[in-house]
Amino acid sequence: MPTVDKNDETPVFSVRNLWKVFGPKADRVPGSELAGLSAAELRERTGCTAAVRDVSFDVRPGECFVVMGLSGSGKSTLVRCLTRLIEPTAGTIAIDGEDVCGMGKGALRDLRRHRAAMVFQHFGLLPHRTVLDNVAYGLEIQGMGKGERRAKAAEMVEKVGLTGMEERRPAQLSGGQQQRVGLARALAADPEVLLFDEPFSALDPLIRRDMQEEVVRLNRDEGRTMVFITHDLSEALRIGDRIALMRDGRIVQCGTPEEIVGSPADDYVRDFVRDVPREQVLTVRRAMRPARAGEADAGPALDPASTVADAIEAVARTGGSARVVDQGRCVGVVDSKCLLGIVAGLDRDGPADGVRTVEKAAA
Ligand SMILES: Nc1ncnc2c1ncn2[C@@H]1O[C@H](COP(=O)(O)OP(=O)(O)OP(=O)(O)O)[C@@H](O)[C@H]1O
Repeated sequence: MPTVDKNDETPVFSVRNLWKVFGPKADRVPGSELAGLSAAELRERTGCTAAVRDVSFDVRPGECFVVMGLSGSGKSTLVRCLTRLIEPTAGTIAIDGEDVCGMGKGALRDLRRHRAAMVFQHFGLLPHRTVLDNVAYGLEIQGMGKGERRAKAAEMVEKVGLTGMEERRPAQLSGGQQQRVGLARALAADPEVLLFDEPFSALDPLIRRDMQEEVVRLNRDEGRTMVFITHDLSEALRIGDRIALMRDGRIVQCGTPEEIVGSPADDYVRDFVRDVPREQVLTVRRAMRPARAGEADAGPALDPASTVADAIEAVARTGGSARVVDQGRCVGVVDSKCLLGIVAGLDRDGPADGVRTVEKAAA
């Protein structure tokens, strides 16, 4: 089994040229002239569906990596291939540098139980067991003793905010609470990476927001690596450090929320993000212009990661410009003109150009 030294730079997952083709003689598709056919042509000529087509990406330690796309774009198939719940047709997958496709049964079981735990939309709870026993279930399978697993389960129940409900059965819980039990169960195994398959799509909007915050907290406070499937753009933008946007089995763009919204790779992505409130996603780094004489020392200071919305508030309060300060140094300035330009989308050629465009438009 090929391995490389684990260091901070080793991706948790490293995926290269991954294909999953469903249908007869699926393995003749990757690498052949059939690979270039559209989804409809491929289906017509071979009866096959290419759910994942030549996909490559890395998931870095500690990041929340979101896989987003419309229904049928290949999200679930892709994420299930990571632990071979679905067998890939071609390509390579490594976890911490270790080849997943070459793993035998024992190593795969260990991968799914200890290293990459999945949280499903339909919770998968056992109806006759209490909350505590549901959470302890995975530990029971692992062979942990009763006292130890109940203590560990109680700790996880507290972590997801269900203290006091340990003895309830799933039917006595709301959908959001059931999803918390599913999350606690996945966390109890202390996996290196959590894989979420549209976990919150059945929840009502307020509870959904709570759960998203829970995920962000787990990711930021505990540094837990996550791969999160969603078809909801606002969810992706809220929780993702990076987003891979899928269409017809391919990743059409992979980048930070700011890159996806600010620099869409093609018309499809542009259309996808058209209604996003840009000021809430784009940062002042994108909006700023060079400081002119006297500006570097005057006005309120903003962190480069501040959103344009934050900057608008600061600039509106003072009526002048605000400084963007990185490690004590003024790296640029924002004023009402460049902030308006960003909101209006005049920056589309990139940050520096964007300012020129704003000035050109104003001239
Ligand atoms: N077992 C299968 N056999 C044949 N085709 C399949 C199978 N599983 C998935 N597909 C097809 O592969 C494509 C991708 O499906 P997948 O479930 O990965 O999409 P998705 O983006 O997760 O969709 P959704 O958001 O609706 O869950 C679809 O065209 C689907 O019909």
